Amino acid sequence: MRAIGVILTGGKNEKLHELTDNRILAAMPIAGCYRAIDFSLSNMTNSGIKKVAVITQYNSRPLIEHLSSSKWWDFGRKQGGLFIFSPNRSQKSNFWYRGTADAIYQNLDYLKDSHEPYAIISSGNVICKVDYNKILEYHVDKRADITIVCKDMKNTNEDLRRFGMVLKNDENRIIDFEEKPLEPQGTIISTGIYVVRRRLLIELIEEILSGERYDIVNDIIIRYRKQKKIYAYMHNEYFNSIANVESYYNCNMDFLDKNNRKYFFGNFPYISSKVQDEPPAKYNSGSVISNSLISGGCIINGKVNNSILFRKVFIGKNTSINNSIILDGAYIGNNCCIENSIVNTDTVIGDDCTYKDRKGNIKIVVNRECIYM
Ligand SMILES: Nc1ncnc2c1ncn2[C@@H]1O[C@H](COP(=O)(O)OP(=O)(O)O[C@H]2O[C@H](CO)[C@@H](O)[C@H](O)[C@H]2O)[C@@H](O)[C@H]1O
Repeated sequence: MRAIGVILTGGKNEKLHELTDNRILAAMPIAGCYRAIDFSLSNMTNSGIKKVAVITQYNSRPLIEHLSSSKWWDFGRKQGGLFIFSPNRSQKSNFWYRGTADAIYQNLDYLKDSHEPYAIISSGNVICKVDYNKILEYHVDKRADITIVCKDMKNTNEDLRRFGMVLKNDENRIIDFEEKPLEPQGTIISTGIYVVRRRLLIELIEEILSGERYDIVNDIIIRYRKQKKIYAYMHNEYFNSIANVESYYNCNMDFLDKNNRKYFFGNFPYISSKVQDEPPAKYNSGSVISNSLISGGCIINGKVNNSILFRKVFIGKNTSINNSIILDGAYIGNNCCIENSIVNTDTVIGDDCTYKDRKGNIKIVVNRECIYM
C-alpha cells in the first residue's frame, strides 16, 4: 500500500458525561461487541495499509488494553505494524498534545521515517466503512493537495453543528470550510478523514507549528483552503461519529437496522475487533427478546425489546428493557423497568428500579443514579 495511517484519539470529551469518565470516545463500546476504533482500524487494514499509528492522550488505558495485540486487525508484522503514541516529555517537548496538528508534530519522526508517499488521517470515533484505495486513486486523479472524505447528511436527523461544514464546487473542489458553525449552511460535512502527501503533511505541520498553531482543521484546512487544492471525496454510504450522548445512542441503535448490520458485518470486508472468550448468551425460561442485539456472556430472565446488550449483562426476572443500551458487565435485578437509557459498564441496579423518561429523553444510568436527562 502507498499510504501510512494516523488515527487521532487524544481529544478530551465531556459531552458523554460519566460514560467517558474513564475512557475516550475511541474506546466507547459500539454494536454489542465492538469499540469505536475498530472501524477506523478495520478500514485501514482492509485497504491494505500496513503501518498505522494511534495517537492517544487522555484516559487512554482502556484503549491501550483494547489494542493489546496488533493481530486482531492483522497488523502483527515486522515491517510496519500498529504503533501507539502517547505524549512523551523530552528535551524537545514538554507539552501534552496541544491540538490535532501538534499531536502529529510531536510524533513527526513516524512520518519522516516512513517511505510511503501518502498519509491518511482519521479519527478514532468515526463509524463508517471506507476503501482508502479508491480515495487515494481519486486524490491522485484530482492532483489534490488534500482530500477530505465528506458526506451529504441531508437524510439524517443529526445535529450538523458538531461537524465541519464544506462548501464545494461542481468539480468537488472545496471552496469554503466552516468548523462547527452555529448556523450550518448546506448539508455536506467533513468526516474528519483526510488524505495528503506525506511530505506535504510534514511541511504543513512544521510550518504551522513554527507559528504556534496546533489544529489541523483551523490552521491547515481553513487557512490554506484557497492556496492548496483541497478536494471533497463524497462518501455515499453510512457515516456517523460519536460526539455526545445523542450521537452515541443513535449510532448504536442504527445497528438494529438489518441493512446497516449487513453492510458492516455481512459484506466483505468485515469490521474486526479484539477476540474475547465469553460463553454463549443464555435465555432462561420466561425471557422474551425482540429486535435486539445480545452479546456473549449475557444471561436474560426478563424481556428485552429494541435494545443492545453488550457482553456479560445480567437481566433479572420480570424486568423489561426497552430502547436501551446496556454496556458490558451491567447487572439489572428483578422487577425493573428500563427505557430509553444507557446503562454504564459494570453498573449494578437492584430489584424494583425504574428508569424511564416520559419525554423520551435518553438517561444515563450509573450505579443506581440517573445522572443525565
Ligand atoms: N490534543 C489532541 N491530541 C490528540 N488527538 C486529539 C487532540 N484533540 C483532538 N484529538 C482527536 O482528533 C480527532 C478530532 O478531534 P476534534 O476535537 O479536533 O474534532 P471533532 O472530532 O469534534 O470534529 C472532527 O470530526 C468531525 C467529523 O466527526 C468533522 O466534521 C470536523 O470537521 C472535525 O474537526 C478526535 O479523534 C480527537 O480525539
